[in-house]
Amino acid sequence: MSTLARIIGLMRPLRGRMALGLALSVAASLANFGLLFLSGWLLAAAAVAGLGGIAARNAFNLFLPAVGVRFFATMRILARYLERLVTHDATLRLIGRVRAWSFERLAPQAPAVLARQRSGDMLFRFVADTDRMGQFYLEVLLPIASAAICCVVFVTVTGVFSLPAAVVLAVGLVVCGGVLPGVAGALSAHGMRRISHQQDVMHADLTEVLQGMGEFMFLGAARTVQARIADRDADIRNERRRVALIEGGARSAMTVIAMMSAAGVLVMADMAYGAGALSAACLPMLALGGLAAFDVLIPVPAAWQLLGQVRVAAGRVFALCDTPPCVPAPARPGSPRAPFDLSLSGVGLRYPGATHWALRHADLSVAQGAHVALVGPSGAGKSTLVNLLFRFHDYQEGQVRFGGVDLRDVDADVMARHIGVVAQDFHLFQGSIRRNLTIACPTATEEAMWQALQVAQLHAFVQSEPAGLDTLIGEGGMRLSGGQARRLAVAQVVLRSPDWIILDEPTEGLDARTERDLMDALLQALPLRTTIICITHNPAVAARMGRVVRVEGGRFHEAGRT
Ligand SMILES: Nc1ncnc2c1ncn2[C@@H]1O[C@H](COP(=O)(O)OP(=O)(O)OP(=O)(O)O)[C@@H](O)[C@H]1O
Repeated sequence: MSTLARIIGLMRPLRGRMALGLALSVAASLANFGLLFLSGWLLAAAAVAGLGGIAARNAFNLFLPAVGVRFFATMRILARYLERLVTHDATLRLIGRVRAWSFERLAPQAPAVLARQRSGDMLFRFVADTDRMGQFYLEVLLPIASAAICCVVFVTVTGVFSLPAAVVLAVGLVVCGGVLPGVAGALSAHGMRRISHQQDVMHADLTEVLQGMGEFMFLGAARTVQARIADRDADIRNERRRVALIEGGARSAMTVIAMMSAAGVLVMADMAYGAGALSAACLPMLALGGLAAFDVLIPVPAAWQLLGQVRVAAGRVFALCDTPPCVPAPARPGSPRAPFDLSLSGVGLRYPGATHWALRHADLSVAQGAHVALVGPSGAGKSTLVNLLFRFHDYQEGQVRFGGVDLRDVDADVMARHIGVVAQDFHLFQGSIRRNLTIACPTATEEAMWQALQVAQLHAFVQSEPAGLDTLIGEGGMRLSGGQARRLAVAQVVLRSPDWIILDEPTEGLDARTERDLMDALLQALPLRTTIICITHNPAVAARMGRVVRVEGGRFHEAGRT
């Protein structure tokens, strides 16, 4: 299916509103045309009647055309106002629909597929590209469709009075609405593509700079990055200037052609008047109507230009959303049942594109309620167990069962309900401590939050802050120390109270006393049913667990019970 057909498919539920918006837009443009057309006739007819003496003046019916002029004037304002309301509402709904649709498709890809994308690039695609797709209706489809309908009406109405005038008008409208925007679009297509590409890269660079500002400074790379961004910016400005020149040229040419067409219509009408086929009052009417007809073409060149951008934006969003997730959804989803025991037998997992196995011939059994320390050298495969359980990556060999069900039959979000993780690279959300705890457990009471903070050994710090739970922690927990941030992540998982808790280096960055207090509190406070898996390089922490499993070369080896 083509890119545009897919956008139109997404618009289907909004077709009623969109059709109403188009009808109002056409009504407003027709009212504008009608107003000038009738005004032209009225002025000229009144002048002719005035010159024709008292009898002609008395016979002239001013009332009916004056009502018509008022009708078109009021209709123009009302239709334009309602059109704005309806079309903007439809556009916002379309943007919302495109975002919800893409998010639905991106979520199952996280994090395995998304990890291959640059985060700034992703953010830009998700915000700007979906925005641009939403503009397809308002700024591309609506002006082009409205102009096409109105032009047919204008030419037909003109043709009723003079066929040659209608032909001149039709030629002018086709040149201004089709040929000129087409030529301008073709000339600026390369520049637009370049601007789009440079903008993508610049946004990705900027996001990277903002996220890693400190690191760029430490590495002494800030100036190089700054110069690179400035170069791209200059390149974008130059291309924009070129595109603006082409666009400006097309607009000027359109104005000239509109004038020439109106003059041509007048000449044709004058010839018809000379032949006695038209009254004198019709001459200004047709000329003014001809000029008004070109008003509907004003947004058309920009619409053609935007069409190219929408195609590129939608192509990128669809390409991202169409990437198949690393782990396919189960054909017949199953639900793990208590006891939530885990068993791995002969498991082999190799990451996409990797040459070596992260886990191979791996066997492990963990009963619900066990406390297990996973120890082993860096790169041995400890965190891979978490990726496997959360269905971030699929295993190619062996079998994994959780709660009596094959892991391949369990949805990732079902596993997330049973297992809570404090990962090595955990993420805290911008806002307050309360917000971060509420995201982890939306139904948590304030009392439960304080209990969780107490288990995580963070309550004293939060109590000492004047705003308490409402203390702001900055983006990614920037205003907390490394140890405090990790303890807040621990409090989040404690608050959720899942059946399994996996803690990756939970005591990293803590002094010996806080480390001991945290482990004491965790082991005492968590219910007996809670399995604790503690990934650690710290022998003191490993010694607190009931069982130690050593991970080496992608295999699990029983290292003893403590
Ligand atoms: N997303 C990935 N893509 C490709 N290879 C990966 C990926 N994640 C991990 N690996 C590789 O898999 C192996 C196991 O990694 P894993 O993260 O499980 O080690 P770990 O034991 O948790 O190490 P550490 O103690 O340093 O956290 C390593 O060789 C690593 O390079």
